[in-house]
Amino acid sequence: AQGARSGLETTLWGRDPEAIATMASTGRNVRYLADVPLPPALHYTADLAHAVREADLVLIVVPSHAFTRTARDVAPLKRAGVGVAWATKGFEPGSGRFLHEVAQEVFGPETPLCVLTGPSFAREVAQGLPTAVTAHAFDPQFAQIVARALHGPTFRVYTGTDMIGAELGGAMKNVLAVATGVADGMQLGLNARSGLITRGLNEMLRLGEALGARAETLMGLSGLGDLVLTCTGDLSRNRRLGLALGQGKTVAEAVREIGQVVESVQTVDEVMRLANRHGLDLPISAQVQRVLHGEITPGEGLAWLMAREQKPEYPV
Ligand SMILES: NC(=O)C1=CN([C@@H]2O[C@H](COP(=O)(O)OP(=O)(O)OC[C@H]3O[C@@H](n4cnc5c(N)ncnc54)[C@H](OP(=O)(O)O)[C@@H]3O)[C@@H](O)[C@H]2O)C=CC1
Ligand SMILES: O=C(CO)COP(=O)(O)O
Repeated sequence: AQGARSGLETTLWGRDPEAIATMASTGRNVRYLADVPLPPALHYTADLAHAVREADLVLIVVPSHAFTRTARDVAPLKRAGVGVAWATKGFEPGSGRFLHEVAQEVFGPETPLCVLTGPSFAREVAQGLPTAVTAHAFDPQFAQIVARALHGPTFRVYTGTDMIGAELGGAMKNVLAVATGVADGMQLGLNARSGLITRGLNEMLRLGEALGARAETLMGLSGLGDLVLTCTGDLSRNRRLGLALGQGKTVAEAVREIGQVVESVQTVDEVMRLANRHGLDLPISAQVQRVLHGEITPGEGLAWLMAREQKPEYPV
């Protein structure tokens, strides 16, 4: 929809023909954002080939567990040389691969690839509220093409070439939002929230260093920016999962009530897989994993974090 708002001829594909038909007839996304009108110029289709065949640019926005399948469906349909961008946040479940690694394999080395990420609740973007995000691509020219396509008066798109950092920030902030949500759900106060955000950022930076991310990226919109938004904004589904757990609900109950993708549930396993592979101790992410797997209660996770040995904030 942001493409249509920026004046591009844009076709929206969705897997549910009924939902697509309703959007076409009402001009609204009745299921998720019923009160926000969609741009009049947007076209709709439930036929992926129809959406992709003539496209000059493809933007994939599905949950991470559906990314590989969707990319494989798109690959034979799009014209050669047409670039692919995505706003999905997370890893390929089960393998821990970055989505750009999946995309490189599925689309081949000749296809320009770009991740669009940053602090951007969909509802606020749809309402036209001011938003700043990043477009990272190994090829700076393609990052520029994606940024120009989506940039507009209320939507600033900054470019970069650090796909690892951009994707890591977007994935890890979802896990860390569960931790701050839990603390807020347990009414542990604002000090706890800030402590968790800052030590969470430290986990992001340490894993980022091991994986080859640039620290600036993680200190920018796609790292710290999205971390702060998701840890503090109640529009976040990952934060709301944490809030519900902190209030004593089960993971299954909370996810059912949220009714949309809650990326942290799968992302946490992939974050810990990467951390273990690199021999890193990420205490907050590790406790989120144990809580999400039902191995410990949020209270036990917190007690464990507070009981850790005293140490320097940064190793000297
Ligand atoms: N919402 C937000 O504020 C933001 C979300 N993101 C990221 O974008 C991604 C999508 O999030 P969001 O749009 O909110 O998630 P939703 O849960 O709303 O799902 C998005 C769309 O993907 C469709 N979908 C789900 N599973 C499949 C599948 N197996 N094959 C094809 N389509 C599928 C859904 O269809 P159906 O309705 O039929 O289930 C829905 O239309 C996530 O990775 C999220 O982290 C990034 C920035 C902001
Ligand atoms: O990524 C988001 C905002 O940038 C949306 O966060 P949630 O997936 O937690 O709702």
